[in-house]
Amino acid sequence: MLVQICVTVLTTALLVAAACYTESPPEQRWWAGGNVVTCVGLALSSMVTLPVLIHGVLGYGVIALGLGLVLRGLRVHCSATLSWTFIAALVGIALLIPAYFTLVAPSLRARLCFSGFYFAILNWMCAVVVARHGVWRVSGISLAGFILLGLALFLRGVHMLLHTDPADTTSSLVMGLSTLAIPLAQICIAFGLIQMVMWRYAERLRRLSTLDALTGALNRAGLEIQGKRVGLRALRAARSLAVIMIDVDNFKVINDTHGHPVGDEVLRHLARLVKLELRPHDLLARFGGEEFVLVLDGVNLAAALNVAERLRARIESEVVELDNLSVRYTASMGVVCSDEHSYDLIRLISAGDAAMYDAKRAGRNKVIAV
Ligand SMILES: Nc1nc2c(ncn2[C@@H]2O[C@H](COP(=O)(O)OP(=O)(O)OP(=O)(O)O)[C@@H](O)[C@H]2O)c(=O)[nH]1
Repeated sequence: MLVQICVTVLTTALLVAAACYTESPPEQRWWAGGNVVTCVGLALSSMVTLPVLIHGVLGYGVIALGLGLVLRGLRVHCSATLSWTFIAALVGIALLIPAYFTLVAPSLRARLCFSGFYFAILNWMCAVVVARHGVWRVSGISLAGFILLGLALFLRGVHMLLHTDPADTTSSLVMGLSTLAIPLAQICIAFGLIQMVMWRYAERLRRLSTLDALTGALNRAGLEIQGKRVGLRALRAARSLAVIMIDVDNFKVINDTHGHPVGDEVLRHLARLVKLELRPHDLLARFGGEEFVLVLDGVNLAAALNVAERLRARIESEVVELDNLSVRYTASMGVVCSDEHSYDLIRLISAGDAAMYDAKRAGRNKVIAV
């Protein structure tokens, strides 16, 4: 029990420190708060010299509240929530059943069995939420921790059920193993939760550094990273790789006539239209001010020309509305394919760029393939 309390205090301190860190995400605060409360509950239930209503009833209620808060933090992490009614119900069960076995039908064995099974279930509920998070290499450690903790508590419950005198149980193998497993699981959970938050931050950073903030398309860095992957995949599978360069016509005039916010809306509008054409493996990147690159995997020149022509016509027919203002715009496009050039994305882009400038010279609002 002493080892358990020490580990709980240590992991709690870790989480509290992490949660107090400025701008820590809300889930981290719920986990920290939940662990502090669980720790208080554990301390209360181990103080057997206090009245039984405190260590045998209130202690369990406080532990359930702590686990409820941890569960809420996990749900928040997965962009969901957990109502206070549900948490109150968890606490209510943890108070009522031990109270029954204390006041109505006193039985230490029944109370210990209940605590083992009930807290096992609460930990497995946490495991289910973590499992739904989906990214196993990130959430695997905390998932294993919750499952192990639930298993240790469950076995304790089974053990209590099979032994008539709870006082005999301390020397048994099950109790010894679970005493070892519980702090181990708590360490796994604490580190696993921190890893989940770090991963979330890393994902956010990756998105910020590879996406264009205005249009949500990839930026140059994103195109470089993902373009290489798409190019290699197409080359290995001997599929054609097509590139369409798209440039808004007379964009400077739009900016000068209606202002930059309208110009920005035109760019967002164009990105939205092009995204409708994308399949899961295709890429859209903002290459420069008003220039976009569309990379199509498994598409030959004729099919890419069709896509570009469809896009050009759609852009020409659309109206961008902003602040009671209606703006029309057109775009010029250059289309190239690996069948005529190479799989090297830089070469494809530069050939596509040349074709796009040919389209500009040919009068704009045109598609030219080379
Ligand atoms: N609103 C807005 N304008 C931008 C952005 N990035 C670049 N621009 C503007 O885009 C304009 C590009 O003008 P040009 O390169 O002359 O091209 P254009 O007017 O489209 O002419 P053509 O390409 O020959 O049809 C410049 O005025 C830039 O200031 C942006 O993010 N938002």
